[in-house]
Amino acid sequence: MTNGSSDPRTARVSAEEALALHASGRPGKLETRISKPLTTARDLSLAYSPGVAEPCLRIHRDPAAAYDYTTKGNMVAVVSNGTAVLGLGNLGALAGKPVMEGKVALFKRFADVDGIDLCISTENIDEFVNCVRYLGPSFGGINLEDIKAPECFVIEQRLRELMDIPVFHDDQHGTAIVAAAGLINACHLTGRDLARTKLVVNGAGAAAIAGVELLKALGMRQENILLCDTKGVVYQGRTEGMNQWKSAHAATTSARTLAEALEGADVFFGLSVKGALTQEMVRGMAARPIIFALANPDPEITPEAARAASPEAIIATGRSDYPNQVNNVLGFPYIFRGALDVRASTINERMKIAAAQALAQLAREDVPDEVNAAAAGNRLRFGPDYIIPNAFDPRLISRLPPAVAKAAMDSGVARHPITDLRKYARELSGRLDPTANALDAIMESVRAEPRRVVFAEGEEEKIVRAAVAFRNAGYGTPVLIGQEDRVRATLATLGLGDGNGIEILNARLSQSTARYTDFLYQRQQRRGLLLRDCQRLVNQNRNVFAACMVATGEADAMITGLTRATSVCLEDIGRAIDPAPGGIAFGLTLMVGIRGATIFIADTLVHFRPSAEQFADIAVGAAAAARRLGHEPRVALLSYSTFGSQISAAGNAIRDAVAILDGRGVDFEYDGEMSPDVALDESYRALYPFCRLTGPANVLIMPGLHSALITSRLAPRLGGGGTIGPLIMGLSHAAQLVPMDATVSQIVDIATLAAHQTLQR
Ligand SMILES: NC(=O)C1=CN([C@@H]2O[C@H](COP(=O)(O)OP(=O)(O)OC[C@H]3O[C@@H](n4cnc5c(N)ncnc54)[C@H](OP(=O)(O)O)[C@@H]3O)[C@@H](O)[C@H]2O)C=CC1
Ligand SMILES: CC(=O)C(=O)O
Ligand SMILES: [Mg+2]
Repeated sequence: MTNGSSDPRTARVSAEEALALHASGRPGKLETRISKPLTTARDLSLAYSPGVAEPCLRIHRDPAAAYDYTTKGNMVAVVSNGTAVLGLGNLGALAGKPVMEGKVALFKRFADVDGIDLCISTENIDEFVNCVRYLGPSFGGINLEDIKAPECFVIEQRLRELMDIPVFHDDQHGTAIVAAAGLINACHLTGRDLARTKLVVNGAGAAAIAGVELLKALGMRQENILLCDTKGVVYQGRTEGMNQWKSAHAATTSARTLAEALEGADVFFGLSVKGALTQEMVRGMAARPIIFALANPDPEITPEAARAASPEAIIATGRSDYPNQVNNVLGFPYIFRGALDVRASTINERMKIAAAQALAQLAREDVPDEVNAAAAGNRLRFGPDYIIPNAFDPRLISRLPPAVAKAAMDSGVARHPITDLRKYARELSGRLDPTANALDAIMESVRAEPRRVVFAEGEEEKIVRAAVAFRNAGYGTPVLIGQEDRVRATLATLGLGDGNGIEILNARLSQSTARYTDFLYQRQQRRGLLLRDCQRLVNQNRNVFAACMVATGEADAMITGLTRATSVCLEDIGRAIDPAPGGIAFGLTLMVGIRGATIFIADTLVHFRPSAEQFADIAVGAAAAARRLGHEPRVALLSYSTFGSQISAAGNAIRDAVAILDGRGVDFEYDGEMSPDVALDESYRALYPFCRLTGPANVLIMPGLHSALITSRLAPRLGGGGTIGPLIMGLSHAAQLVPMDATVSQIVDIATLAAHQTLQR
């Protein structure tokens, strides 16, 4: 979490931002979606009474049919009693709920596994076990989470015996798998043989014990391993604070403290608490030590301190804001994906080892561009700062589940084997919407080349908060247009510090007004404006002032729109900024999360009724934008008419646009004119076998501004996912609008997208 420092690595999110995110909109991070139509009486009869009786009877006759007729096969329960919430200790079931909701969200985001969090308010093992076991029929798997040792070992063991679905304590095995993968690679890089590597494990709880067990299974030797807990080294004969799981790893040694244990050790493997490792201890370790400080949210030692004590060390933490994030998010979504897809009865040792090896192998391979783009500009190559794949690596979904599924089949626990694993891997890649990864890559590439972004409405509270978040995230320098005393008062009232790293510019007092006025007058003198009109605009209109800053190269990008109508903002921006030479300015709205996909809609901003040439230009621009976001464009030029079924002037312009695209020989799929049914629905498209779209369209070019705007605003209101934009495309300088009801996070996102546009030039 944050300390308010300006180092973007340590100050990426503040406590205020985290709380605001969780409280915004519908509180929490989850909601339920219905996957079948429930519109008509017939729908109700099919999905509910009387229709629902049929699957009930089928399942009664054959319990395995539950996988065919219910959510069971894709549904995991994330279950906790909150006795070891991250490294924060026993916070209780309710206080652990944000973590459990987070894990459910990660299951969905990274592996399309559905889930629910179950926070069970008991520390009694029998009560906990009974609660989970009797809920079993609803789920395809149980992910136990943040339950402290040693109870977690008993709970997991008992549930594994009682239930016929995978029961997997993620803090134990997920962490062990991911950490083992990282350690295999760190040892490889430092020329160490696992069998001779000296390991000191700090922490003797859930994660640590499972980690030691897996590392032993992978070839590490008992005599080379020392385990420490709050009482120091776990040695043969120790009685204080012991249990049978610690005893199994007790060493014959004279070392009694962590510092003594670490003398000459190769690896520090921390799964304990913040600050447990000192620089002095690091200095006592072997040359090129391996330091895994995996406690969350704060590691046993900060990477900066570890590096200062041992410049050659390979360092990993559980956090996403340092290189080498060893976190179980790299494991559990994919391990369950593979286990669910073969209906595994359990997750066994072979499946765990397969996952660890697949993960280690992936880190050694060439890193694709989209992953590199997400790495803040550092080209990732297998090495000390890249021993484990990035959490946003899109290859994880097609690599880990097949490895786990194969191991399940090979070890005889798969009840629904997959015959074609290559086909399975291809299908897995298609389960995720690439937009999310692409957006992450965009954000990270801006962090690598931070920009100066002007926030025209600099006195607005939301804008001030967004500017602080933008700076904290390392995206660049925000420039707030407004009166300095007002902005500072807002900063003070909101407790956001002194505005260090944020520029405040009062347009009236700026040294640049004369220059901007000249610039504007040169452009506008033959468009009806007098010099004094230009003076007034620069002095009084913050949008125009901001646009002049960007147009004259004194800032990289601008955003506005929170307090002014779109048409007004577009006019203001257009006074100083033109479309890019040979291009067309248009609006692009991304509709995200619609059945797991993204649909791009254009033109949602500029042209009321485009000409045929303009339709063609918009199609080219929108297709290019879709491709940059990781989507292979399939462009449909929409109309109420399909392939000449109804003749009208508007329809003709669209038909002509298709002919223009034919003439240009563009490198993407397109066709039209067509209705949305044909664009999006395979059965309709089958009526037109000559249609050139090979799948449902993902870029929809609308016949006019009205239909584009109505569609993009209607769909999210009716529950059809979220939207990003409209984004202004095709300008010679970057300017973006935020919606009037934008949240602080949305403003930061749009500002970052604006900054990113300047990287593409
Ligand atoms: N990076 C990742 O992906 C993951 C990280 N973790 C982190 O690992 C840590 C442990 O989690 P978990 O195993 O679930 O928790 P547990 O409660 O099961 O275990 C905690 C262990 O840490 C030991 N410990 C506490 N303080 C110290 C100390 N100062 N020195 C040495 N040992 C200490 C405890 O010792 P004693 O037995 O004496 O009480 C106990 O053995 C947490 O910080 C958690 O966030 C966990 C899972 C995944
Ligand atoms: C990551 C995780 O599961 C933990 O820190 O507990
Ligand atoms: Mg955990």
